[in-house]
Amino acid sequence: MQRIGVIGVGEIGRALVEGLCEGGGEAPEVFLSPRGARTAAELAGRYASVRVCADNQAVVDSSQIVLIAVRRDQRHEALSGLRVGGDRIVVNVMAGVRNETLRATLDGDFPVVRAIPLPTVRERRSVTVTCPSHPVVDDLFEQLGGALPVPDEAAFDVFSALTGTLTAHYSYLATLTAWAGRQGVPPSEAERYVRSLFQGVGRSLGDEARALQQLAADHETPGGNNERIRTTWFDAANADALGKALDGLLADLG
Ligand SMILES: NC(=O)C1=CN([C@@H]2O[C@H](COP(=O)(O)OP(=O)(O)OC[C@H]3O[C@@H](n4cnc5c(N)ncnc54)[C@H](OP(=O)(O)O)[C@@H]3O)[C@@H](O)[C@H]2O)C=CC1
Repeated sequence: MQRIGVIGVGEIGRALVEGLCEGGGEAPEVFLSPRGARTAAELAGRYASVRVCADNQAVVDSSQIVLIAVRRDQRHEALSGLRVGGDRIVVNVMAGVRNETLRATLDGDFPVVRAIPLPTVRERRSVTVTCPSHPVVDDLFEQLGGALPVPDEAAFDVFSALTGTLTAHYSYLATLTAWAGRQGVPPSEAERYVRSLFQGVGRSLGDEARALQQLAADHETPGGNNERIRTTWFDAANADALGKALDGLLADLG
């Protein structure tokens, strides 16, 4: 049975535990840090294989894989002075913290793997980028929807930048809904319709046999409405502005 520790039982820590414990197979043993006490107690109450440790050192001592899921600015308080044996694997899910930076905060010589789990690990539907590849860690994320190992942190940063585009997507949908509202459509109807349209997009994306450009072409009639909006609004200048925003983000991540 796997033994997995989680230091930082907040939003993403909880999603990871839920995904691991509800997979259908044998649930791993999970050791939680005491902070985030309410969530930790709730998870320990819900799953027989989850327990809350007395302190963060006890999490490390009990686990083969230790997931570090505190916020970046909480890491010194959470981690300074913790001793980590060479037979442990540390998984760094903190945004903006390089593996070497994390290693310097902890005491020991052990493998560190950086990862970007998304909240959909809860349903085992997140493809998680990892760096560097480690068979044990990649296998863990395979259980949660898939692992996508990348060779270095420069490549990792590119994927991190992509995760920064999610809320713009929701805002785009909200903007469409607001526009329909200004045309006199009741907001609830506009929102219902926009959600339905884009849930269809989500389902199409599951069809990995078709490339993204092909999906776009398949949804577009030559000279039709979709082509008109794509070429008049999402034109070269707009695509370039998006590329520049991502360039800026990537430069700041590096
Ligand atoms: N949310 C997301 O979708 C994703 C988040 N991440 C990364 O994961 C990390 C956590 O994010 P998120 O879950 O959103 O943040 P939260 O604030 O929800 O969770 C942080 C948790 O860390 C706990 N904590 C604080 N100090 C300590 C300590 N000294 N020892 C142990 N635990 C401590 C907090 O406990 P308390 O409540 O008691 O303060 C809280 O439960 C961040 O670094 C973020 O970049 C990565 C991928 C996705």
